[in-house]
Amino acid sequence: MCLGYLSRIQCIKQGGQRGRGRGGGRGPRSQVFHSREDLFTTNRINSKFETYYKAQDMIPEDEWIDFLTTLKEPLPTTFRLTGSRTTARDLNGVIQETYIPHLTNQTWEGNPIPPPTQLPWYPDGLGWQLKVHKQIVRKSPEFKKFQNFLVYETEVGNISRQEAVSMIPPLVLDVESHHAVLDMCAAPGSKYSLHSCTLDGTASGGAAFQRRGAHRIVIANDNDYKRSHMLVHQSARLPSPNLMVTNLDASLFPGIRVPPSIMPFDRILCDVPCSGDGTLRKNIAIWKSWGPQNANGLHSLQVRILLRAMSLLGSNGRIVYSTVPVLATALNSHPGRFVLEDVSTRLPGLLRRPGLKSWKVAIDKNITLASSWSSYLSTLTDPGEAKLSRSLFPPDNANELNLERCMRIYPHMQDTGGFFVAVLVRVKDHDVVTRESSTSSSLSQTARDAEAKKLKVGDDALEDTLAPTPDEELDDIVAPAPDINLSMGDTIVMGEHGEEKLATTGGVFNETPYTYLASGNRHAKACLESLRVNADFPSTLLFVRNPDGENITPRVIYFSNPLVREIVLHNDFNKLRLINCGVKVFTRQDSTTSGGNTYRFVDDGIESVLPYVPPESILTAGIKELKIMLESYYPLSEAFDEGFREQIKQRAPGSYLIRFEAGEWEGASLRNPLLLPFWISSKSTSLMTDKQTKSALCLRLFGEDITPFGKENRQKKEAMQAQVKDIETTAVVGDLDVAEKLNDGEDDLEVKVALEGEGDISD
Ligand SMILES: C[S@@+](CC[C@H](N)C(=O)[O-])C[C@H]1O[C@@H](n2cnc3c(N)ncnc32)[C@H](O)[C@@H]1O
Repeated sequence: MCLGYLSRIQCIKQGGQRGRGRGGGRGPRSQVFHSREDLFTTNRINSKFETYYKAQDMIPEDEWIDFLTTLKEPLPTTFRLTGSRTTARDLNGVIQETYIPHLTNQTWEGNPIPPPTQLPWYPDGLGWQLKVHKQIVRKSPEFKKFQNFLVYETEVGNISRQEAVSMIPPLVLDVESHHAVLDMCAAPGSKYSLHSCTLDGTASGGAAFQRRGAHRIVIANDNDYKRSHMLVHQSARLPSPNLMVTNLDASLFPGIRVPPSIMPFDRILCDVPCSGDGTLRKNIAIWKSWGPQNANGLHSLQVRILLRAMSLLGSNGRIVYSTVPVLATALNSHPGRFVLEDVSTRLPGLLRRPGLKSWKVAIDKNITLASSWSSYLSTLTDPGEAKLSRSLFPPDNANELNLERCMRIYPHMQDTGGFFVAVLVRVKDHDVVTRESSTSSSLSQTARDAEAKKLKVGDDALEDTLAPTPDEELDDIVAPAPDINLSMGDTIVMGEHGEEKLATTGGVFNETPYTYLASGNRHAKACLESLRVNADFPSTLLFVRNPDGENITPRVIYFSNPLVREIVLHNDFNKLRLINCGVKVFTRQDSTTSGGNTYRFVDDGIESVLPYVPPESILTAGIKELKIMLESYYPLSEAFDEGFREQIKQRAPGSYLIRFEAGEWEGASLRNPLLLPFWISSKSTSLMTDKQTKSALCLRLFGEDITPFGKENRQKKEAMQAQVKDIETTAVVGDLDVAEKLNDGEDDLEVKVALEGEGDISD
């Protein structure tokens, strides 16, 4: 994405003085530079970058110093509460009532430490920012405690660390609970978690889900195989029967067959790969490597991804996208079919500027700038030699495209990264007013020839957008995407008559198959009967990950919604490069005391099976029992009070669910009921959820990790700290700061359990 950054020359002239500027520069920065020298002794300098952005005239003169200074400062930590709405509100309450009072009026070496604050524009106050340096967080006991809480809640999917501006696209995508959503470039998945929350809401389970959830779906796609597995990890934090993860080139995303037709999407997010200019505060390496060719090189791919999104979108559907030149090209390629929505009043409290109607393109490595295609061509002796795409430049009809309806956000405006957001709405089919693209038709044949020569194989879609678009062809352009199933490495090329065809095949895809179980399948039957699940459970929505649902006894049984099932059954999962879908609901339990139970309930799938679980399979308990179950892996029945012991006694050994009712006990408070899988053995019991979930629960309820694992960890840390003290008092090992080293080791531990997404909460 292109921003408008301050020139270094300008900064030197003004002696590094920081102006507050019109952007507002809200609140104290994470770090303040005191002198001009400070700015240039950092490695955050790139004169070409500054020359380029200075020439764009995007930032008012009196804001430039503030702007450049902000760019060179680290970003504040920002996070949002995810999970279901109830969980998010609960956690917000915990932050506000349990943590904030202890984080207010704190000082470090005599200076006040600002407490976390809510992002003023984030709905329901669920977005937060923390402007405290990592070193202080480590050393202040109260902040350290808060950080631990964040790390554990992040690991279980209730908190997502995300740059503030990255939270915007899903908020303006307006996903509703019945929508089919495609996130085209989704990894590592920080935004995708937001759509999935919206889809799941609080009532995704069972019969209600059967009625209302049949057509909801989120497909998270990324063409990078490793990164697509990050999406699987993310989806494990927010398990849902409506999710699918694919690993395709978004510009070639195939039409998905759902008989009798191809499925149109209601919402598409195009968070395309970009030069990363907006992430300079986070990715220091960009300062060194920045060059205009980075953005220009990605242009063709960005255009193709957006065009693909436009053809996959249903009537009245919505695309959220970034990057200006791409947008103008795409709008012109579908005249009258898409409009830019005015988002100037969305997210009140968010400072933003309207989109630009003109910009300059760097036409060589020396940052020679051209403000139009014709001025670029005039620099060439032969227009046929043009290497840049026409569509990088502002189109002649830029004034007609309402580009001012987009939003630009600069880092100094509210201490964030830089961002650009555009919302494209596909006009309802009957409202379409067609007109010929003035840009396209105004291209001279020479220019078009030059463009065609420059485009390589694979850029054909872009070439297509540059051609005039006669009205009769419009339907083809926005008709449902051609149903071409692709493999990794496949490339689409245009045939002689403009038809799409596969150029190559290749790429290995080694995922195990998805096999839906037939009605009456013996494994499904045995599993459901042993768990006393009601007979009306929709067992044909169960699937296994092996090629044979009947002869191989599955270790794990998964569940999806009907739409996911339709997609899997009617599309080749290999060609769709389907990495993951649905949710685990039952796993095999080989226990001698299971009382005939061959399977057990799984935490991830509780919401999906709950409506079919009879009341006698659900025990009820309170915080007191929960504490006992967290303190020990296998508490004996005797550890509980009479009432709960009786509930255990009445049941045969095996798998159950347990509902912890909301309430208070000895200062701990459970704000909403909590449902977890539970196991009864002949003498002992066990809460069947993972270590991270238990630790996060402990911190939320009791302020410390009281699990055996947590206790072990604490003892290890204490031993480490004692070791540090010993070393500090007895020896200095060369230049090595041993204490710091050990602290880093401790952070590594946290990093392991923290988010891989945009960084970890301990950054
Ligand atoms: C800006 S990041 C997306 C960040 C993501 N939306 C999030 O919020 O976490 C761009 C992503 O696009 C992916 N990508 C690059 N080229 C792609 C292509 N042709 N098709 C699909 N994804 C692509 C990259 O692997 C990268 O993960």
